[in-house]
Amino acid sequence: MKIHRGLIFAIVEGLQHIFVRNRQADQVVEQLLKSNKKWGARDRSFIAENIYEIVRWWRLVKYVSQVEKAKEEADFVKLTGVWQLIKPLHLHSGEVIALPEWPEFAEISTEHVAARYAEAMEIRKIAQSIPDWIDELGEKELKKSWDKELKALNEQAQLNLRVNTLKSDVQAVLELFGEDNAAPIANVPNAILLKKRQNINNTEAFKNGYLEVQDAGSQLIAPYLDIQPGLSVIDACAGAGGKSLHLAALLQNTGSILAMDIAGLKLNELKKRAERNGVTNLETMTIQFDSDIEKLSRTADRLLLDVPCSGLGVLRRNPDSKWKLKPEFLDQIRHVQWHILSTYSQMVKKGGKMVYATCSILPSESEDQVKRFMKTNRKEWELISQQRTSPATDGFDGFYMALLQRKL
Ligand SMILES: C[S@@+](CC[C@H](N)C(=O)[O-])C[C@H]1O[C@@H](n2cnc3c(N)ncnc32)[C@H](O)[C@@H]1O
Repeated sequence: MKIHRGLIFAIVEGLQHIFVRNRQADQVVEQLLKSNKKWGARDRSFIAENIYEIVRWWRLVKYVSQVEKAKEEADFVKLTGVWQLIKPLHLHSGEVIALPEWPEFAEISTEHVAARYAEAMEIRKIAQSIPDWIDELGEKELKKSWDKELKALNEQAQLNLRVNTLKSDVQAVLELFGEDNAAPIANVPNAILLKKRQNINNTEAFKNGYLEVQDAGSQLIAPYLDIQPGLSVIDACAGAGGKSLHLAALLQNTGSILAMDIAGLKLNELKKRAERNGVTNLETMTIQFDSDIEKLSRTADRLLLDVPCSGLGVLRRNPDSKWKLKPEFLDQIRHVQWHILSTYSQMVKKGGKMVYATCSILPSESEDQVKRFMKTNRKEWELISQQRTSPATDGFDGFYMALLQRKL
C-alpha cells in the first residue's frame, strides 16, 4: 500500500492530541475523522487503525524509534514511520513496506529498526508495551496467568451488539446485518458478533433503539442479578447506563429502575439512551450526599454496584488508559470501591440481592473487596457466586461479578 502524506500527518495530529494534550483516544479519532469529509472509507480506517495501534504499542514503538519522550511533531512523524515498518512483523498482517523518501523519514534506517525490534521482543514489558508498575502489579496479583492475559489485552476487541428485546429480537437484527456479517454469541442470549468493523451509531437500527454496542462479557452482568419482572432495582453507579438499559429490558419495562451516579452529565446521556431504547420504568438521581443513600435504606429488591475501577479488563477497547493510569489513582479507587460496597449495600431489602462488578482483571479491586465485605458482614449477607470473564480464555473483556444476598 502506498503511504500518503496527508494520512500520516492526520495520524500524527491525532497522536499529539492524545499524548501531548492528554485527550481521550476514542474522542480524538471521532473528531479527526469528522474534520475531513474528503477521506474515503479506506483512508478513515487507515487513520483510525494506526492511531489505536500506535497507542496500544506506544512503549514498543518508542523503544524501536529511540524516542525517549515524544514532544515535537517530528517525534510523532518518526514514531508513525517506524510503526509502518514494524507493523507487518508485529501484527503478522499486511506486506512489509519501504518508507517513502521524505525528509521527515531520512533518519529512519530499516536495518536499525529491525535490530531494535528483535531486541525489544526479549523484554516483556516492552514487547507487550506496558508500564513497569502495571507489569509488576499484574504479575503479583495474577501470577502465571498474567502473561496470557497481558497478551490478550493487546488484541483488537471484537465488535459486539446487545439486542434490545424491548424493541427487537436477535433473529431480526441478524437478518438486518446479514449472515455473512453477523453471528449470535454462544451462552450470551442477546449478544451478536459483528464480523466487520463499522460505525453502528449511523445505522437506522441503532437510531430506532433496536440495539446497543456492548461487549458480550458486560452483557453477563445484568442477568447475574437474577432479574424477574416487577422487581424494584437500583443501579447505583449507572453512568451513561449500558447496564441500566439491559436491566430495563430484562424487567420487560415493569417494576422500577433507579439509576444513580455522582456524575449528573452521564445520567443525562442515559435519559436520551433510555428514550431511544423505549424504556419507561427508569428514573435517575444524582448522588450528592451520603444521606441520599441512607434515605433509600432497604428499598431495593436488587442492587447493581458496577463500581468505578482501573479498567484493566477493558484495555483492548481503551488502550490509552494504560498510559494514563497512575498507582495513586488505583489506591484511591480501591477506597471508593470499598466505600460504595460497604455503605450502598444498605439499600438492599432483607432477602434482596446485590451484584458487585468491576471491569478489572485485578483481584484487589474485585474478589478481595468481596472477601473483605463477607468477613465483616457474614451474619447478614451470603455470597452466592462469583464469575469472571477473561480476554485470554473466552475472548470477552475482563469483567468480575459477585452475587450476594441479604439474609432474611
Ligand atoms: C464502571 S462505570 C459505570 C458504567 C455503567 N454502569 C455502564 O454500564 O455503562 C462506574 C461509574 O461509577 C460512578 N461513580 C464514581 N464514584 C461513585 C460514587 N461514589 N457513587 C456512585 N457512583 C460513582 C462513575 O461516575 C461511573 O459512571
